[in-house]
Amino acid sequence: MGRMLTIEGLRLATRRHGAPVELVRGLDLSVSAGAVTALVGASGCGKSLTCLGIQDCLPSGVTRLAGRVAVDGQVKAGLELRGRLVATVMQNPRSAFNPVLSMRAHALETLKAAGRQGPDSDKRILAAFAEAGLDEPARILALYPFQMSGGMLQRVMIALALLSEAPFLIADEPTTDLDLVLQAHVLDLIERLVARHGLGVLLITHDMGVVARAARTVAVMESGQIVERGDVHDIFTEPRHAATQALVAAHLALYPEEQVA
Ligand SMILES: Nc1ncnc2c1ncn2[C@@H]1O[C@H](COP(=O)(O)OP(=O)(O)OP(=O)(O)O)[C@@H](O)[C@H]1O
Repeated sequence: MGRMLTIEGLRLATRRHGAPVELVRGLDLSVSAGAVTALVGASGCGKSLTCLGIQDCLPSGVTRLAGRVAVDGQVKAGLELRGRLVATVMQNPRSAFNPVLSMRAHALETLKAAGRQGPDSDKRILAAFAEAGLDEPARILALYPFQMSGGMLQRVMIALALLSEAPFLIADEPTTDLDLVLQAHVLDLIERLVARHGLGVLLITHDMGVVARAARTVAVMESGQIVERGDVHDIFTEPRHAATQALVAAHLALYPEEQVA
């Protein structure tokens, strides 16, 4: 059986006006190797917090009340997961880079954090950058974040994920800030990496077009809970929960030609 990332009973909360408010309310989810699992839902339903909660790097003011994250059945702490078992690609790549570090320095840090630094580091960095579709990787390694476009930075994030050799990738709205052509490139790239390296991807999005294009299974979230899950085809053809029906209807209203038979 392939590798599996499992999240069980994740509960995240904050305090408002002195009273506790649960933002993620007992979420169970699994991500299989070699496939893309989409976590979808309207803005504010808790997708990003779930992604941060899995890795135990929550923003201040939000705490984890309960929940376990396991890889292949073994419970893991955030520190063991981050960068070693789970790599991340985020919506706004610019905010993920240190403005005073070159791409090479970022890549070396990634290797160090993953415990994979060695005499062949530079060779591996060049290979990962090339695989992420960055032309002239040797030139790009010398660049700083401000010298690069959002699309290039997104590819570097994916290259860094590859370098870490983490078996799982959490991609939080990886295409939202990109134009349509770059969106397609990034989704193509993720699909290739899933096929070639057997990555297990948790793709967080509110865009059902991205879901239809990239995901095998889908979990639909509303108000901090998963309200429906299923195969991507079933989600589009027979959505059962009102939240799923609303997401599918909104998508088909925009793209009626994508009506699934
Ligand atoms: N640091 C924080 N402190 C308190 N509440 C927060 C914090 N971050 C997020 N929230 C609240 O948690 C809820 C879920 O937020 P989250 O960012 O996970 O939503 P989302 O589904 O990812 O939305 P979007 O698609 O807009 O990114 C929202 O009600 C949000 O206001």
